Amino acid sequence: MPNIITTKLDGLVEIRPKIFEDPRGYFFESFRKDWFDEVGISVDWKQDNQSFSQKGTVRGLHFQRAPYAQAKLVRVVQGKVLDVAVDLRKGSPTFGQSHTVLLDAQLHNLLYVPVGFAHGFSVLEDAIFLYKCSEYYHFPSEGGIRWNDPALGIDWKVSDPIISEKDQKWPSLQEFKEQSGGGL
Ligand SMILES: Cc1cn([C@H]2C[C@H](O)[C@@H](COP(=O)(O)OP(=O)(O)O[C@H]3O[C@@H](C)C(=O)[C@@H](O)[C@H]3O)O2)c(=O)[nH]c1=O
Repeated sequence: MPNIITTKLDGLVEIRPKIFEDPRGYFFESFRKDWFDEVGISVDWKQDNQSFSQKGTVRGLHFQRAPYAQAKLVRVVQGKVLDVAVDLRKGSPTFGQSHTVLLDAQLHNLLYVPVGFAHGFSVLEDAIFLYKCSEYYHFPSEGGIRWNDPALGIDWKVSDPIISEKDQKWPSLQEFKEQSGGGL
C-alpha cells in the first residue's frame, strides 16, 4: 500500500506511492483500485486528461455540477504545482476551507479530490499535469469560483499569473453560495 495521508477536509487524501529505484531508473504503481477500496472510496473512473502549463500559470478553480460532478485523481509527471482543493459541499462543516499540496514530479505524489470540491493549481515549474475524472467533461455543467477571492485566503505562490479569461470571471465564494443555495 502507498502512504495515504488524510487532510482536514473529509475525503480529500494525498497518496504517496512506494517508489522502487535501481540503476535503470524507477518504477511505481500510479493507480490501483484496491488502494481506494481499502479506504472506502469507490470510483468508476471515466476519463483521463493531460495538460501542460508554463511556470506562473493558474488553472481553476473548477468543478462540474451534478449529474456530471467529478471526483479527480491528480498528479504531475513533469515539474511542480501547488494544487488547491476547496470544499464546496453544502452543509459541510469545512465549507469554504481549502487545502493546498505541492505536487512534485520527483515525489510522484497524487491528490484525490472528491465530488463537491473546486479544484485548481498554480504552476511553480513548467508542468505536465495528468488526472483521472469520475465523470465525462460536460461543458454546460462546468462551474467555478474566483481563484483570488480574498475570502478563500489561498496563497498561490504566484502573482500576476497566466490565466484564462474564463478563470478571471468566476463568482466569489459568497456569490457562489448565494447562487447555489448553499453549495454543491
Ligand atoms: C477539462 C476539459 C476541457 N476541454 C476543452 C475545453 C477547452 O476548449 C479546452 C481547455 O479547457 P479549460 O480551459 O477548461 O482547461 P483547464 O483550465 O485545464 O480545465 C481543467 O482545470 C483543472 C483545474 C481541473 O480541475 C480540471 O477538471 C479542468 O477543469 O479544452 C475538453 O475538451 N475536455 C475536458 O475534459
